[in-house]
This record gives sequence, C-alpha cells and structure tokens, in this order.
Amino acid sequence: MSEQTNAESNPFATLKRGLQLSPELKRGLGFTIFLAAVTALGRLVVPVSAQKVLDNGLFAEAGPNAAYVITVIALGAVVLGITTAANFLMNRRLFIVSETALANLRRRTFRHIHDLSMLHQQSERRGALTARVTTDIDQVSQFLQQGGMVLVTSSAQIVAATVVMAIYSWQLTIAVWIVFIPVTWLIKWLQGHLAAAYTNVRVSVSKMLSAVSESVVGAGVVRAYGVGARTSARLDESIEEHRGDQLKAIRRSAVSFGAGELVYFGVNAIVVILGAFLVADGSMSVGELTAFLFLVVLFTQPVVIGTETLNEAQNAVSGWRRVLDILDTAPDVADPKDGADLPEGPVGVRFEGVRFAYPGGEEVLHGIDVDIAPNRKVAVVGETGSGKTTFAKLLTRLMDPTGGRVVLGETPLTDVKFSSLRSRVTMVPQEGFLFNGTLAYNVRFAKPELTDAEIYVAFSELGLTDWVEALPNGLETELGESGANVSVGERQLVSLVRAYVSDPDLLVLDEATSAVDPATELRLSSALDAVTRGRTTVIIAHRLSTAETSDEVLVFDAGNLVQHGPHADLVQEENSIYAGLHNSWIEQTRSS
Ligand SMILES: Nc1ncnc2c1ncn2[C@@H]1O[C@H](COP(=O)(O)OP(=O)(O)OP(=O)(O)O)[C@@H](O)[C@H]1O
Repeated sequence: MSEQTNAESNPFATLKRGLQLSPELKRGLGFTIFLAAVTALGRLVVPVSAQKVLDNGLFAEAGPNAAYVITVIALGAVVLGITTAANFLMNRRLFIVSETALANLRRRTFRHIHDLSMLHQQSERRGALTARVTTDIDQVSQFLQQGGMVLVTSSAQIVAATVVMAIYSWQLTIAVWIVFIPVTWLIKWLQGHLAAAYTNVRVSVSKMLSAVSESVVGAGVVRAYGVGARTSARLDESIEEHRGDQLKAIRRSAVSFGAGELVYFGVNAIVVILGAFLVADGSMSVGELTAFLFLVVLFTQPVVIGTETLNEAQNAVSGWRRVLDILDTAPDVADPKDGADLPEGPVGVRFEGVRFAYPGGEEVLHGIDVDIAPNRKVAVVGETGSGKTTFAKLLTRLMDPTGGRVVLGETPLTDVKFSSLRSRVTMVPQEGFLFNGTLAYNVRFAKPELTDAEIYVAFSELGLTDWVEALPNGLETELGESGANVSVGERQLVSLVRAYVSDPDLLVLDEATSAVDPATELRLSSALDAVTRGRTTVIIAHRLSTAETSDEVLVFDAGNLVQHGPHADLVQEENSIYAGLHNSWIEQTRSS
C-alpha cells in the first residue's frame, strides 16, 4: 500500500513499480542502452570525417592527399553502416520487449478488473476501467517505443556533440550553450502552451460531436417540440467554439515552429560569424568550423525533440500510474487459498445474521437469518429498495457481508473456491448481457463445447422450439449489439437457456420487470418452470404469479426479512406486508 502512495506522488516511484510489475521491460535493457549509445556516438562520424577530410586531406600542409581522403570516407561509411544497424536493432528490441510487456500488462489489468468486486466496478465508471486497459496502456507503449530511447539517445548525443565541439573550439561551444539554455526553457514553455491549446481543441471537438450526434439522433424529438432553432443555435455555438480553439492552436503552433526555426538559424549565424573570426586569427581551421556547423545540428535536434518527448513522458507516467492504481487495489472479494469445492447436487443456503452496507452508505440489510433447503424454489419479494438484489448479490458472492456469514451446503461461502462457485452457482440478472453474435454463440458462452444439436435439445426441453424456429436464421440468427435485434423478454429467454445449459446447483434469478408481450410472458414462465426443476432456485420475483408457484416466499421490507413461508400461508396473515403486496397486485392485474 505504501508503494501505491509513493507511486502517486513521485514519477520515479511509478516507474519503479511499473518495472516491478512488468519485469519483461528490464530484459536485455543494458544491451539496448548500449545500442542507443552506439547510435548517438555513430552520428558524430559525419562531422569528424568532414573535418579530417578538409584539414588533413584536401587542405593538408603538404598538398591534397587523395589516399587519406578515400580512407577516411571508407572508414566513415563503415561506421555509418554500424550505426544504422545498431539503430535498427535497438528499435526492434524496443518494439518487441515493450509490446510483449504491455500485452501482459493489459491481460493482467483486465483480469484484475474482473477480480475486483461488483462494488468497485460500480464505483469506478466502466468506461474509465476500459480506458485503463486501452488508452492508458497505449500512452505508455507510445512513450516506450518512441520517446524512451529518444531521451537516452538525445542526452548521449547532446553530451557527445558538446565534447567534440569543445575540442574544436571551447569559445564557440560556450556561445552555443549561452544561447541554448534560455532557448530550451522558451521552447518548453511554448510547447506547454501548445499542448494546452490542443487539449482545448480535443474538448471542443467532443462537445461539437456530441451536439451534432444529439441533434441527428434526437431529430424526431427536436421536430416534435419545434425546437429546431434552439438546437441549431447550440450547434452553431459549438462549431464556432471549435473554430476559435483550432485557430488559437494553429497560431501557437506557428509561433512555436517559427521560434524554433529562428533560434536554429540564429545559432548557425552566430557560429558562422564568430567562427569566421576564429578561423581568420588561426585559432580554428576551416575543417573544424565545418564540423562545428554539423555538430550544432546534432546538438539542437535533440533539444527540440527532447522537450517534446518530456511532455509525452509526463502523459505516459500518469497513464502508467492509473494502471498501477488499479493493479494495486486489492480485490475485496478474494478467491480463498486452499478453498473447498461445493459438494455435488442441489445445495442448501443459510444466512446467519447477515448485515450489509454499501461503501460509505447506511446499512441496507440488518441481520438476515434464513435457511433454504436444497432443491427448493424460493421467491424473494418486497418493495423497491427493500434489499432483494443486495440479498442475491451476497448469495452469489458478488460481494461479502459486512456482518454475519453466508453458508452454502455446510461450507462458508468465503471458503468456496471461485472455480467451484462460478460453475455451480449461476446468477441471471434482469438484463442478462448478450454478446454481439448469433443465438448459438450466446448460449454456448456458458459451455463452449455444446454442439448445435445439444443446444436444440436445451431449447426443446424448455419448450422453446417454436420460438427458435420462428427466428429468421434459427440458431444462427444474429442478436446484434447487446441483443438489440430481439425484445427484452426474448433477451431474458436467451439468458435462461444460457443458465440452463450451464446446469448450476444453485440458480439465482432476477425476474425482468419490463412489460413483456403475452406470448413471450407465457414462454418465459414455462421455461422458468423447466429451468428450476432439480436445483435450488432463488428468484427475485417482480410478478406475484411467480411467488404463487414457488415452494416458499421470502418477504423483505426496509432491509429486514419480515415474512417467510409458502404463499398460501403468508397471504392469510392479515395486515402483513405480503398480504398488502398481494392485494395491490390483484387490483393492478384486474385493472389492466
Ligand atoms: N451500488 C449501491 N451503492 C449504494 N447503495 C446501493 C447500491 N445498490 C443498492 N443500494 C441501496 O441499497 C438498498 C437496497 O437496494 P436493493 O437494490 O437491494 O433493493 P431491491 O429490493 O433489489 O430494489 P429493486 O426492486 O428496485 O431492485 C437501497 O436503499 C438502495 O438505494
């Protein structure tokens, strides 16, 4: 935990922790840095060879020396070849190592997000969690592949160029540095401004896009309420805002680019003028001045690129930090070490004084004691907010109680291995998530080895053959994104079949509340009957007809279990919550 706090405050701690979690990045790092140094030093060969060729070859005291010139050029070519090879090898190693490490980091983060309980997933927005695995890691990857080594080669290049420049002329070197120190700050300042301007552009682009898409998607509503003028004024405003931000960014970019150019030519001019004097009074040769001009390029280039890369590095470190924060959050529902498997067959459930409060909230379950025998079909009913869903989540260990315990069979739920729990206990939520794929793909999700014939059998056992056959392509019908091509009731049918083929010993089901057409309603209730046979079933019942056909009913009220027994008995208890619920249901059914 202390490491996490460090990582929050200090970029080096983030890098250290990041390297700890992705040890692949350190593999062969020494050799890669060596290659980077070779690349940086190799670039000096051009200025140095130019100086040698000019001073000792073409303008040698004893007259031009062709053999010397050829030898220097040939040696220079060999060194350049080695430099290019080292550069290629360095980039290749960087790409391979960073992609492997980051793919593993993505996998680990993704798994960890799954291990974090429902609670955490709700408190962090889902989109933000997805961003951890995608864009945040991309930022790190971009930096490692493009920026990281640029920083190493740039620093090496600046140092090496300075040393060689000083050998040729310390006076010119001091002049270059005097100009460059303030210029570096100026460039960094300009780039900071530029980055801020582009952040504004990104914000105004997304505002504009959302205004455009809202007015397109909601065109019907806009027309129905006759608010076209207001909508288009809003659109105009966002387009105008975007134009303004874009212009500001372009202006800053032009200033920044112009300043860079100006400095570059300015430094060159200073070097040429001062250099001419030094050559004239004999303290510098023509070759040395020529080499110096080359070296100034090698010196200025990394300063400009380096400051850009520093901005990238800041983004990468904060991206990395966000990923590490996720990885360093301990799952509050953990797979027990040496956990037990659930015994075979339908399983009983016992709640012993179970209490629960959502993080930072008031207690919502106040000591629930209940015993559900194996093989029973139990309906859970109660007003909205009475605690039914919370009860179901505790039953399937999507979260752990804040007091008391839940026991499955004879094993406390916290001692049951995740693998056993997830294969033997299934929860069907109200809006069972359907994946973008065919009907068969969605059913097979629970059991990939199922053949089409077996899936057909499952549909027929649940009395749904006619429904599948009426679909345009039977089992191969595409359900669309989140099942958009079928109705809400039909989505729950698919979720039921998916739960049925996974053959759990305890099935927890949250009945759909949305209105369902009568034909689907009939299918759902007969499928539900078939699904519940031969296993313990707990149904959060929103229709009292489900409670009527259950073996027993649990009635929740304001976080307490207030009644428990068969429907026929509970309905007799005068002035009870259940009798009240039942009466209002009967009235509602009659009036509709
Ligand atoms: N994620 C959450 N964070 C904080 N409080 C929550 C959360 N989920 C539910 N609650 C609160 O817990 C209480 C019980 O909610 P729960 O969802 O268990 O009720 P419910 O009986 O299932 O209601 P419904 O029939 O509307 O689904 C409510 O007061 C609710 O506001």
